[in-house]
Amino acid sequence: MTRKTLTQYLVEQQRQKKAVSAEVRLLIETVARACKAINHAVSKGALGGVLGSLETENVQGEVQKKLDVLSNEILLEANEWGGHLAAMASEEMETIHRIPNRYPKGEYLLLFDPLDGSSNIDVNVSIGTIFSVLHAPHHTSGREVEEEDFLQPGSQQVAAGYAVYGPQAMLVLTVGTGVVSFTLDREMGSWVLTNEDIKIPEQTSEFAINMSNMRHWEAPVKRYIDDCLAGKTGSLGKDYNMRWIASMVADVHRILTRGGIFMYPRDERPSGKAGKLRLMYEANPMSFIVEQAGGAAIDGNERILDVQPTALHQRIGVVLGSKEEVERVRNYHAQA
Ligand SMILES: O=P(O)(O)OC[C@H]1O[C@](O)(COP(=O)(O)O)[C@@H](O)[C@@H]1O
Ligand SMILES: [Mg+2]
Ligand SMILES: [Mg+2]
Repeated sequence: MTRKTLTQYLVEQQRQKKAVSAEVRLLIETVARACKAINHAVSKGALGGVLGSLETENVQGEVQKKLDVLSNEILLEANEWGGHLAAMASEEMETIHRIPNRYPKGEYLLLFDPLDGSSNIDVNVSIGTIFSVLHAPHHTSGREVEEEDFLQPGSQQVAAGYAVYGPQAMLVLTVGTGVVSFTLDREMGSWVLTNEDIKIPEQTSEFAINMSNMRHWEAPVKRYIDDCLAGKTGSLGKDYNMRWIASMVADVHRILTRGGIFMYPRDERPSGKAGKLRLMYEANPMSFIVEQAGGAAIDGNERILDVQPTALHQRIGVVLGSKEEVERVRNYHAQA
């Protein structure tokens, strides 16, 4: 079997398909290298002293785990000198991180959730890193990059991907020409292409949602899950299975592998937060990947990739996965 590495795949996308620039290729390679380093730290666990929490909270008011902070530092450091970046934004940082001496020249913006699935770190369940690449709109104007430059709808993404640190470390990527995945060859230290064209089955009978939030859900979500639970005897006429890993990367990875619907809906909690997941670091990159794999992603009513962000750390309801099922949830919202 001929093995294609990430670099070979990206060179092909650059030269033959003109899907990425040389700069984006280098940027993705740098992020992928950082993911290898994060995977290394994750796999050491207690032996590397990386488990447990810190006393700090991030901008979202969540207690930071040691690995949240370490992964953030690995990504910042790797990208500080490589690539053509103007600035980075992270779930773990209050404001943007400009690349010293690079702005206003840098052409791209990088956003990431350095460690997704934080509650699973200490229990040895799959976790991951999610990233998104945007053009830097300030680039041609010669001014300094600002936070507002990041506030672009997800449809503007140049590339998006995630790494999942599980029994195998995998990197899933889209540059807008479909979705591919790479498996980390730990001996060689390279990401090897293992799926060239990921497609999400249009139909499914598997849903993923945190049922403990049921009392807060909006009526259309409640109706949909009730229908799934009714199984063969209900209006959907088939039995459904349920999975909830509580790491978005791992849940989405399962959906890319065998289909399904993933929901972290906005709800009616008094906190007034529009869901739990973050638009810029989680919802947008995952929606880009899911759509490129033939699936769909909405916030309940609207296509997530069309949402105009208003804040860097904005939250949003997320319903994504197999097209027919996402469409059903959209219809339930429309009928409500
Ligand atoms: O613990 P809950 O409420 O089920 O939430 C799980 C969700 O929270 C997240 O862990 C949020 O991501 P972070 O770990 O990056 O904060 C998602 O990966 C996951 O889908
Ligand atoms: Mg996350
Ligand atoms: Mg995180």
